Amino acid sequence: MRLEVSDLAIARGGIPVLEGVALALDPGAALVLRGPNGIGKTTLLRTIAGLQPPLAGRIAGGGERIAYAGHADGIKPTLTVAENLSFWARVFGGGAIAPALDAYALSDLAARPAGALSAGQKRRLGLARLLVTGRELWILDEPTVSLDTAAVGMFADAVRGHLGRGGSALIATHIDLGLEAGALDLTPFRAVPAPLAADDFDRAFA
Ligand SMILES: Nc1ncnc2c1ncn2[C@@H]1O[C@H](COP(=O)(O)OP(=O)(O)OP(=O)(O)O)[C@@H](O)[C@H]1O
Repeated sequence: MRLEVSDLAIARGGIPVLEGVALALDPGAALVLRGPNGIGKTTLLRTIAGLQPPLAGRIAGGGERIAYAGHADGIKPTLTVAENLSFWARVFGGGAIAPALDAYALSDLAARPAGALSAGQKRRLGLARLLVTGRELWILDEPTVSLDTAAVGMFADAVRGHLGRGGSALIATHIDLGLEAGALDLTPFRAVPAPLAADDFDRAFA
C-alpha cells in the first residue's frame, strides 16, 4: 500500500513547525527526510506514525502498517537481548528472532541483559526489533545514532532487504546511508509565523 501525505500542517509544543507538507512512498521504496536541526523532521515522523495529531491535512496508508523507531530505543533493560526480541515478536505477531539477531550481529549477545549493552549495541537491538514486527512501513528517526561504520552497513543492508520484500521506509537522517532512496528537504515547508496584529504588538510592550 502507498503512504500518501498531503497538505499536512504540524506543530510542536503548540507552535506551528511545518505546513503544506506533501509526500508519497510506494512499496519497495525509501524516502530520506533532510533539513536543518529543528526544522521538524521528528515532529513530522511522529505525526505520520500517529503519535500526535496534525493541525491540518491528510495521511493515508499509514496506521497499523507502521513500525516506528524514534530517538528512544524502547528497550526493556532487565530482559535479555533475545527476550526483548521475542517480546516484540509476540506483541506484533511478527516473525522469528534468529534472522534479526543475525542481521545486527547480536547472536553472541543474545543472553545478555539489554541494560548491560553499550549505546551502539542497544541501538542495534532497537533496529533489530523492526525485523520481527512484520510491519511494512518503517518510520525511522535518526536510526544510525551511536552506530559505528560496520553497524551502519548492517542497518543499510536491513533496509535494502526490507525494500526487496516490498516494504518501505521513511527515514530522517543527516548521514548518507548509501541507499537508493528519494530525498525530501523540509526547508521549503517551514511554517511562517503569523504576523503580530497591531493590538498584540502594543500589548507585548504594555
Ligand atoms: N517538547 C517540545 N516542546 C516545544 N517545542 C519543541 C519540543 N520538542 C521540539 N520542539 C521544537 O519543535 C521544532 C521541531 O523539532 P523537531 O525535533 O521536530 O526537529 P528536527 O528537524 O527533528 O531536529 P533535529 O535535526 O535537531 O533532530 C524545533 O524548533 C524544536 O525546538
